[in-house]
Amino acid sequence: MNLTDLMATIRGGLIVSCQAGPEHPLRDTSTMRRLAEAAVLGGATAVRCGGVGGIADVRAVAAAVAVPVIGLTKSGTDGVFITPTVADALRVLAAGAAVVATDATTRPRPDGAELRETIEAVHDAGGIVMADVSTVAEGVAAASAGADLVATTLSGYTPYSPRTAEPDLALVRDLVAELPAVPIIAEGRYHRIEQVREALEAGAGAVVVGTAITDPVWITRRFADATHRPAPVTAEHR
Ligand SMILES: CC(=O)N[C@H](C=O)[C@@H](O)[C@H](O)[C@H](O)COP(=O)(O)O
Repeated sequence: MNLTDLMATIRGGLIVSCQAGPEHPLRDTSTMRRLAEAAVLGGATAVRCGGVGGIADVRAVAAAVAVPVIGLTKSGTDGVFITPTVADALRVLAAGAAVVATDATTRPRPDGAELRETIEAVHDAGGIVMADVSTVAEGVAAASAGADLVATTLSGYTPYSPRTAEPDLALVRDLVAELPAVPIIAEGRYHRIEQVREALEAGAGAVVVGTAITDPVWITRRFADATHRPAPVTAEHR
């Protein structure tokens, strides 16, 4: 699939991220595959998957859904952890993803490769690159390194980007202004329908929603916290 065909499929639509952290009760490849199938029935134009479930999740989801798959691996939680190496990126592609999501911050990558080399390796293997960034400068650098899509995924998840409860709509707006020719994907803490609309109005090419759709622990906690018996405080599961 090329970028033009991908954008014809996803532009203006919803992408659902189907991932669960290592301790999550839903952490299981066939469960992620079923979540992805459910998301597609509900209107997801693409699915983002893999994460700690890695290649097995990408392979299972890609075999099950007819929409494009954005695949990633996750290695730890520090530094560059989303599809951090060229080898990871190529494995994600080989598992059936049309798009490889990778950390596109300027931090050192564990295999010593430059972002540009990672992007070129994916392109040479026929894949599309979604650059996960946390700042405008990172988005601009990723686009000039050849990234096909730039996503706001890492805003709030690098030490230098403040984490707010709300999604970073300002980053969407700024990236759209700086990179008019590059599809900007809004991702990270989109919890409400109005926020999805706002991102599209701000010029996002598509919006990724994960937790608010696919994490019943988070969804339940939200309801429980509105009662007289709020949920106990626990670590994040995603
Ligand atoms: C920072 C990081 O590791 N983000 C990950 C990227 O794939 C996922 O854990 C998120 O769930 C995904 O970005 C969707 O965001 P949200 O679940 O907030 O809708």
